[in-house]
Amino acid sequence: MNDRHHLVLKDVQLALDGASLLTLDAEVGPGEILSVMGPSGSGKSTLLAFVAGFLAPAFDASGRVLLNGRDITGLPAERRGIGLLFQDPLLFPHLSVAGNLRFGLPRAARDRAARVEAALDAVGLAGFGERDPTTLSGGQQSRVALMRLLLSAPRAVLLDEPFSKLDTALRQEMRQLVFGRLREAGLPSLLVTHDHADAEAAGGRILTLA
Ligand SMILES: Nc1ncnc2c1ncn2[C@@H]1O[C@H](COP(=O)(O)OP(=O)(O)OP(=O)(O)O)[C@@H](O)[C@H]1O
Repeated sequence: MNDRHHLVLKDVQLALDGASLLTLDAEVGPGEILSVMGPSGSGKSTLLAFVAGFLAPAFDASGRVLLNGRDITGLPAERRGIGLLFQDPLLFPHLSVAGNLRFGLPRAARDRAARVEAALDAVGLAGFGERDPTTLSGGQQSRVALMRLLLSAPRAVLLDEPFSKLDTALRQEMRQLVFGRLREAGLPSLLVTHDHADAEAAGGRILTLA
C-alpha cells in the first residue's frame, strides 16, 4: 500500500444556470490532504462530484482531472479509481461486516479472507466479521467503511464531512485514524469540511470556495 499517487485539477470551472459557481486549479500530492472549505452552497460537494465523475446534469463543467498524469475527466465514475468516504458510513445492511469488506476487495485479489481479517484487526474489530453492520456503533461502522475504502485500493480519495456525525472524542480518534491511513497509503485526498480542527489535523492546506 505504498504507492505514490498524484491528483491535479486543471482549469476547473463549474457553472449552474449560466452563473459561475467556482473556478480553480489544485494539485494534491501523495498522502496529502487538501481541505475544501467555504459557506453552504459554495460548491464543495459539487466539486467532489465533478472529480468523482457523477456531476448532476444541471451543471456545466470544463477543465481536467489528472490522476497520476492520466486525464480521467471523460471516464465513468467506476473506472476512475477514486474512493469516497461520506458522513454516513453507507455499509450494505444485507451483507455481514466481512461481506462489506470483501465488497471493497478487487475480485482477483489473493488471500481475500486473510486480508479481510487483517483489515478488521487493524481497526480493533477482530472477531466482528460475521456481525450484521447495523448492530455496530457509529464509530465501529466508520472504521469498517474506512477499511472497505482502503481495501478497494483507490488512487485518490474524496471525503465529504466524514466525521460530522461523530461526537467530539470519537471525531478526534477517527481523524487520526483516517488521515494516518490515507498518508500511509500515499493517497492524495480532498476533504470537504466545515470544521477548522479537521482541516488543521489534515495538514492545514485549505482551498476556500467563495
Ligand atoms: N443536482 C443539482 N441540481 C441543481 N443544482 C444543484 C444540484 N446540487 C447542488 N446544486 C446547487 O449547486 C450549488 C452548490 O451546491 P453544493 O452542494 O456543491 O454546495 P456545498 O458547498 O457543498 O454546500 P453545503 O456546505 O451546504 O453542503 C448550490 O446552489 C446548490 O443549490
